[in-house]
Amino acid sequence: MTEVRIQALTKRYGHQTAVDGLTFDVPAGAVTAFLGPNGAGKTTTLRMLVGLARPSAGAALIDGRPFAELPNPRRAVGALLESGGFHPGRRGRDHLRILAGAARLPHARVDEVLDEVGLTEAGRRRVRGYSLGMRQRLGLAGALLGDPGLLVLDEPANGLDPAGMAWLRALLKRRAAAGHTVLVSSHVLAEVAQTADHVVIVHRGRLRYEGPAGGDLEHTFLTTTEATSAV
Ligand SMILES: Nc1ncnc2c1ncn2[C@@H]1O[C@H](COP(=O)(O)OP(=O)(O)OP(=O)(O)O)[C@@H](O)[C@H]1O
Repeated sequence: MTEVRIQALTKRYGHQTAVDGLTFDVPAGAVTAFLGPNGAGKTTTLRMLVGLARPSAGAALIDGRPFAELPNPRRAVGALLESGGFHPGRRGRDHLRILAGAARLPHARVDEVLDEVGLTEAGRRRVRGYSLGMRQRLGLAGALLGDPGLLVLDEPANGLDPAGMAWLRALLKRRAAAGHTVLVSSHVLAEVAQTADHVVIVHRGRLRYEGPAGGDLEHTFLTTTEATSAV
C-alpha cells in the first residue's frame, strides 16, 4: 500500500506561482483523478511528486519520503508524464529493455508489459512508425515495468481511441483493486466519471475540491474552477 501526501506544496517560476500551498492525500487502493483547467498546476505537481522538479516550499511525499529518498524509486513508482522522449529509431521492445536494465528489473518483464498494453507485435517495430496512441501505450508499458505500488499518469488517455480508453479504464481499475495507488490527470470528465473513485480539483495552483467521485462531476468542476482558465 503506497500512500501519497501532498503537503503545502508550492512551486514558483520567477514571479509566477504555478502551485500554491497545495495539500491533499491520495488514497491507496483507489483511482484518484487530478483535475483542473489548463495551467492549473497539475503537471507541475506531478513532476514534483516524481522528482522531476524541486518544490519551492512544502513537500510531495510517497510513503512519507520525497521521491529522491525512496530506497527503490523505479520499483515503487511508475510514471507517464509525457508521451515524447522515445528514440525514434529504437524498437519499442528495445526501449523497454533499456529501462528494465537501468532499473535492474528482469528482462522477462518487458514481454509481460508489452502484452499488458497490447503492443506485443508492434514492440518489434521502430517507434518512429508509432501512432500517438501507440506511444501512449509504450509510455504506460514503461510505467508498469516495475509493477509499482504507485502509478502517476499525466493525461494518459491522450491519443487513445475508444477501445484504448476502455482498455485504460480497465487497467487503472485493476491496479486499484489490487491495492495499488493510482493518480491520473485528465481533462475528459466523462471518462473520469467512469474510472475514478476519488477526485482532486485544482485551479490556479490551489486546491478547489477533494472528495469521492460521483454526483455531477461537470457541475462540481465548473463551479469550483469558475469555468475560467489561467491561460
Ligand atoms: N518550467 C516552467 N517555467 C515557467 N513556468 C512554468 C513552467 N512549467 C509550468 N509553468 C507554468 O505553471 C503553470 C501551471 O502549469 P502546469 O503545466 O502545471 O498546468 P496544468 O494544470 O498541467 O495544465 P494543462 O492542463 O494545460 O496541461 C502555468 O501557468 C505554466 O505556464
